[in-house]
Amino acid sequence: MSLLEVRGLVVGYGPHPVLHEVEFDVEEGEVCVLLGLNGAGKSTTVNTIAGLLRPQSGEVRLDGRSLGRRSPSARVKQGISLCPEGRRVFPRLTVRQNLRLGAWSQRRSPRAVREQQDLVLDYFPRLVERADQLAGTLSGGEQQMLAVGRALMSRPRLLLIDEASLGLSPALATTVWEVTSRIRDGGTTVLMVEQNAGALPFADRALLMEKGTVLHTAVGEQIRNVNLREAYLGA
Ligand SMILES: Nc1ncnc2c1ncn2[C@@H]1O[C@H](COP(=O)(O)OP(=O)(O)OP(=O)(O)O)[C@@H](O)[C@H]1O
Repeated sequence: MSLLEVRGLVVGYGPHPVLHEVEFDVEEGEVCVLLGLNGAGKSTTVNTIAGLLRPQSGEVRLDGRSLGRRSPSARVKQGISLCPEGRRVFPRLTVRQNLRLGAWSQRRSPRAVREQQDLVLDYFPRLVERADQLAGTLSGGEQQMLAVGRALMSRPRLLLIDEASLGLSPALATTVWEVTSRIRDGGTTVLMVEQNAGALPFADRALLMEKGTVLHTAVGEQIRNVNLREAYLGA
């Protein structure tokens, strides 16, 4: 059984769906990249998995159990955490305070929160020097690291990252993608949305999305296969 099963998702913002029977699986212990052009439906997909949008039909299962109509906060408690598009850090709070807010679901175990914060700061050493700085004064890349770090503070089993590379230099985008491998090795499965095919070398599974459906899936060595890249660039 896969950690995440997405089945027949039909989602829209009005009467007309923008996702048409989206189906895919993500296995535990993978970094999965959901690749597609602007408007393909990637954000809609991860926002639905996080419970921010309700599907017209279809379902999302975690460990084989349907999440039904569970709220976003209930999903966080079940182990799904979203790092949203646009980072959305709290600019007038410090780095440390932003991280603490990400741990709201863990507040009964302060020790676990401290340990998780140490882990996050280990993933993103740049944030250590900035721990007491206001998040609004960080560079774009640092804010992106903070946004991923904050999402990790709930100790998720599945981390959803929406377009981490947007607006970052190639070097910084690579830094963020590289960290996903460490996050995976630390026991958190990662599903990241990307428009940038540069993320593919970091993926164990790649899903190509176009016009509200998943057109291709590639696993392991297949990802290095030129056809996927061509299918994407030619899309
Ligand atoms: N809040 C909204 N209201 C109405 N339509 C929306 C809304 N958000 C997205 N859409 C539409 O849904 C479709 C899929 O958008 P979505 O944001 O999921 O795509 P995406 O692949 O994530 O692209 P992007 O990189 O732009 O985020 C697009 O046609 C978009 O215009």
